[in-house]
Amino acid sequence: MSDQETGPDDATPMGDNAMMPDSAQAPVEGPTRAGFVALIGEPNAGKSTLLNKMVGAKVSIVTHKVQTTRARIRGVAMEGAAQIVFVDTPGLFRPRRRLDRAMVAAAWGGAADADVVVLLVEAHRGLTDGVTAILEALRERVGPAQRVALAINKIDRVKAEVLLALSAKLNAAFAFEETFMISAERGHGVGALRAWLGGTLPEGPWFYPEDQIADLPMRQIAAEMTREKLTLRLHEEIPYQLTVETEAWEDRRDGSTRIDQIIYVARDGHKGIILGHKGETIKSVNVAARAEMVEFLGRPVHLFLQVKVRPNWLEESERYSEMGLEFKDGNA
Ligand SMILES: Nc1nc2c(ncn2[C@@H]2O[C@H](COP(=O)(O)OP(=O)(O)OP(=O)(O)O)[C@@H](O)[C@H]2O)c(=O)[nH]1
Repeated sequence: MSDQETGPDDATPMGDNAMMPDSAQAPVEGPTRAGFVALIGEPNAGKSTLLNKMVGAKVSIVTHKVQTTRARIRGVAMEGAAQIVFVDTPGLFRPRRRLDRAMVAAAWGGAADADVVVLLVEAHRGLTDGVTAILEALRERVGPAQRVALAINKIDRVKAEVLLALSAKLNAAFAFEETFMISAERGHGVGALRAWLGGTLPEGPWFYPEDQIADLPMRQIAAEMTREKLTLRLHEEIPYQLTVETEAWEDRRDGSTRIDQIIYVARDGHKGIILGHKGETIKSVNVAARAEMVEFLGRPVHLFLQVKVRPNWLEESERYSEMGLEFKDGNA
């Protein structure tokens, strides 16, 4: 293997789950639906983990930039013909010895305007004081048009009997419309919750054009960032003869993201140019592209770049579909 690699020092091997979920799209059928969903729960309940599972690779550009009048958007998921917009509930229900009602009122924020509120409860912790306080606030604040569902998370940590008893207890304390048993981390039950959310949102036009949401998988955006940095540093003809692909993506538990990309070049000579003297060119591309990814994703990024020579990459259909282009035989 003569491929060169650059990256940070902590080049740990990738786990089995390093690949991102498939970015294939479900066909759109029936009336369009759209709405806001607030995930609430005590700290550590698994809100971020669940959000990442449901939104997957398709973090929209708009989610990064737009502040809505309602609440900050954390992510957008497409479920068939439904557009699910997840809103932030900053600082909601931090545990306090004595619940400060005014504080909760001020923090209710996104949840107040959400079409659906999903309460996450940790299976092994059950009906804690914190959850009791949240239920009390829900009783007082949920509007007549709002739907409230329960998601018992971390089911991998408890036995089935415990789950059933907890579900009964929570449903006795609040009239949840639906109850889901999930493991946000492992993905169990997440599809069912997402499908229910999609089906329960009000009918209406999407808030964001489809091409801003579904057609911009993060892998592609990240590849485009690296390609842009290469273009800025290379002689004019080379950028047209290279392509960048994101080969692997791993959102790590420590909150960082590892991104592996391959730069395909058509000629051996170009490889040396991209690497530069002692690898300086590719290192500076790495630094610049990574900085942009960090800003975009809002989390630390470990970027690994490899250069590979593929004389025929321009003719390879696979490369075209990776770029989101259609490849027509004899038309390359
Ligand atoms: N065993 C298990 N752990 C999980 C599951 N879902 C989330 N976790 C873990 O629970 C911890 C908290 O998850 P987060 O998604 O950060 O929780 P959060 O509700 O966003 O937390 P805050 O940001 O503090 O409000 C992390 O260590 C997760 O890995 C699950 O289904 N099973």
